[in-house]
Amino acid sequence: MPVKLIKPKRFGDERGWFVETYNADRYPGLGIGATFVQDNHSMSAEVGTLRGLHFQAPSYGQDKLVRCVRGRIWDVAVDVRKGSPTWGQWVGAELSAENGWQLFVPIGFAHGFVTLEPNTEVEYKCSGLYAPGAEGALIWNDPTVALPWPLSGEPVLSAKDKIAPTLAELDSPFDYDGIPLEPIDA
Ligand SMILES: Cc1cn([C@H]2C[C@H](O)[C@@H](COP(=O)(O)OP(=O)(O)O[C@H]3O[C@@H](C)C(=O)[C@@H](O)[C@H]3O)O2)c(=O)[nH]c1=O
Repeated sequence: MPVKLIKPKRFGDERGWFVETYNADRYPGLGIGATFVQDNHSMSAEVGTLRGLHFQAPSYGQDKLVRCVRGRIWDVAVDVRKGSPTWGQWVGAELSAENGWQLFVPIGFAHGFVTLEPNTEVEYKCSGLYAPGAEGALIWNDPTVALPWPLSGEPVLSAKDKIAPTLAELDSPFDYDGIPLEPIDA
């Protein structure tokens, strides 16, 4: 499945608004045919907290449907499929509680985000269960990928994210599946 940016329709009225954040009938029509089995929610206290770039290896791969429910993030999916013509290329978008946008990050991509506001909360659906033994990572500041992180200093990182391998060092567990990388709006 391709990377997708989804801009769900909000129905506003005098009380506020309503939005469907996932619909098993409609989302497959947007190219998101994943069956989600786990929902995650994280809060990052400081601006500039960077989580990523993460993936789980097959057969524990995870498609992720990501949204920001408080504050603002820059969210990114990096193509780490071996043999991909777009290996090391990426799709990024600003997701916020205000815009309600979602990024669909398919299996074969490393995922990460940086927070742009304090106390930012992110929720995402995953098509695979957490499998700590299958976790893999790519270093956030890989020189080949050269992500334009919107940071005004050093990021706040977990100990594990500080020592992730570079793209050149990464023994990617994913093979190219023929699906092009396109920053497509659903
Ligand atoms: C990811 C995960 C973590 N944990 C636990 C392990 C650890 O004690 C604590 C924090 O884990 P981490 O440091 O891995 O959390 P974090 O750095 O937020 O990891 C997440 O980053 C984003 C970018 C992703 O794409 C996710 O798939 C996941 O890798 O939560 C679970 O119990 N279940 C889970 O699914």
